[in-house]
Amino acid sequence: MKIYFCGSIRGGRDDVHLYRRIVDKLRDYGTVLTEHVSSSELTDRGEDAKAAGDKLIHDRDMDWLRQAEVVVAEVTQPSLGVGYELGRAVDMKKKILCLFRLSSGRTLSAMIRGAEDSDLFLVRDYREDEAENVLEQFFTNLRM
Ligand SMILES: O=c1[nH]c(=O)n([C@H]2C[C@H](O)[C@@H](COP(=O)(O)O)O2)cc1CO
Repeated sequence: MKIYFCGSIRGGRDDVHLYRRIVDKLRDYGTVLTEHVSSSELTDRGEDAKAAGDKLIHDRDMDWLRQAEVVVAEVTQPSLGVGYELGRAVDMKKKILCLFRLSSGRTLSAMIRGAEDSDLFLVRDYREDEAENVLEQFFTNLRM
C-alpha cells in the first residue's frame, strides 16, 4: 500500500520528532512516499528548491498523492502546504486520517475538523503516547 504522509515544513518544524515516529509506524503498513517530511535534517526552509524550483516539489508531491491509497496528516502545527494537500486529497477521494493533539492548546481549523465525514475523512484527537495505537486501529479498520 502506498501512503502519503503530510506534516508541516515551512509552517514550522516543532513536531518533527513526532513525524518521525508516525512515519516509522506507517512503514509497517506500506510504502511511505513522503518520508522526507519526517527527516530531522529538513529545516523550515524546505527542500533545496534552487535546482528545480518549488514547481518540481509541488508536481512531484501531487503525483505521489495521486498514487497513494491512504493519506495520513499530522495537523497540529498549522501548515498551508498540508491544508492544500488535504484539499486536493479530498478532491481525489482518498482515504484520509488527520491527527491532532489537543494538548497543543491550539484549535484545529474548521476547514479540517469540519471536513470530517463518516466515510473517507477522519479526524482523530490523540496524545503523543497514543500515536502508534491510533495508527494501528485505523489500518486495522481499513482492512475490514
Ligand atoms: O520542501 C517541501 N517539500 C514538500 O514535500 N512539501 C510538502 C510536504 C508537506 O506535507 C507539506 C508541507 O507544507 P509547508 O511547507 O507549507 O508546511 O508540503 C513542502 C515543502 C516546502 O513547502
